[in-house]
Amino acid sequence: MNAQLQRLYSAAQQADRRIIGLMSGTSLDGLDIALCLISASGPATRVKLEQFMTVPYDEGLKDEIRAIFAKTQIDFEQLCLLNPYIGQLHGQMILDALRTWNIDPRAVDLVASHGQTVYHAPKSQHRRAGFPNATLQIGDGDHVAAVTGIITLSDFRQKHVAHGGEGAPLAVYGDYFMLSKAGENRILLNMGGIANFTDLPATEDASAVFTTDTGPGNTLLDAYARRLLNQPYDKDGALAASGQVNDGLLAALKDNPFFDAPFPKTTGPEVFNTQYVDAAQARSRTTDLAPADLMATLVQFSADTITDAISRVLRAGESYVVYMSGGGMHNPVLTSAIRQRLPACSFGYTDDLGINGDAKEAVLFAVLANECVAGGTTSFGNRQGVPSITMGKISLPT
Ligand SMILES: Nc1ncnc2c1ncn2[C@@H]1O[C@H](COP(=O)(O)OP(=O)(O)OP(=O)(O)O)[C@@H](O)[C@H]1O
Ligand SMILES: CC(=O)N[C@H]1[C@@H]2OC[C@@H](O2)[C@@H](O)[C@@H]1O[C@H](C)C(=O)O
Repeated sequence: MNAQLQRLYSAAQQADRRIIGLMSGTSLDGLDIALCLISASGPATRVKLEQFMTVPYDEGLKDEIRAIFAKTQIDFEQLCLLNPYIGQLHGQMILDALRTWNIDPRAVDLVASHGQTVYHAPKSQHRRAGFPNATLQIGDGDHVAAVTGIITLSDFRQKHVAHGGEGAPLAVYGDYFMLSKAGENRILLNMGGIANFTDLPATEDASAVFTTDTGPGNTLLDAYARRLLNQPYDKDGALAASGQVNDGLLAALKDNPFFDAPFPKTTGPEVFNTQYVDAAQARSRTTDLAPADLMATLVQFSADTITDAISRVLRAGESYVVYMSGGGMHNPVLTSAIRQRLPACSFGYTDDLGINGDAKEAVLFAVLANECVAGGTTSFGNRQGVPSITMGKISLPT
């Protein structure tokens, strides 16, 4: 047998596996690296987050990615070059992190690499007859494996599409395995560039759980922080806090069929971007809005669409706890608007459940890799949004 396959076979049979989960999301803020010790699989999965860091992307790298990110017209050579470049870079960032933590790469069984989403196009968005849901992540796993010498699982989203899903959100699998609790209705709200939530009913019924995107989280706030403040984000919502919500613009922003579409659904910065806001400002005759009022309105737009979506799953007479994660949980203007609009819910953070809210998505990919090599027996029912599959393509280092 190929010695690498023997290694993989042994890792699959171990009582626990040390897996590095990687996530670089739509915010392009950096690479999240989560070193996890994972035992068992499926609903019995236990995760210990041993180390976590975010390696920030420098402005040069952000610009290289932005040149092709969420755009219909790009330089194809740029895309071709970035695919191995990001794989190699992520591999090097893993080695640097392991050196910082004083951990030998040979002590790591697997890398689970999300890669960088460069375009996301569910059918509802591209509307081209005959074409399936589509999504593209780059940063090829062979390069991560070759640089680190660690067996790497990558490109998790394609099989979800192959089974009728939109390739996202995948959070439902990790949330159900790690955070479901009998007797407590849990809503796990992640606020990254795009916001999503997982509905985990107190029954722990696998055929009832799902995750859906709700629309923008921070993506518009970041775009306007760059434009108005020349900052990567509106720190602690300071600019938004000094403004007033403009109701006309807010209504124009909410006027999009995505918000009425059934769950689960996905979106991205391909739809929710500065042109989207420009068009809404033109329609609502608010092009001369003061910067602070624009930012306040964009925060309210995220908060309203997040809470409208969550309200759709709340059953009357039942109690719910909303656990927040992702960078948006650090924006007090956003979180207080959300709390205000869901007065019947209790609120907490996934940190309260033992999962660092900044690390949660990177941990998700470690759990998906664990499931691919050592699990795969959980049935979520025969649903397109949550197919009963394992995900991740396997790259051997040599
Ligand atoms: N102190 C803060 N004040 C305001 N916003 C903050 C703060 N800290 C983080 N953020 C927001 O969080 C963002 C990063 O969030 P996160 O890392 O969860 O995004 P991501 O993983 O790229 O997104 P996605 O889940 O869409 O893939 C920043 O760009 C910023 O908008
Ligand atoms: C296509 C893509 O990369 N989508 C991301 C993005 O970031 C948040 C939201 O949009 C979610 O749908 C997804 O990521 C998380 C990790 C998921 O799949 O659950």
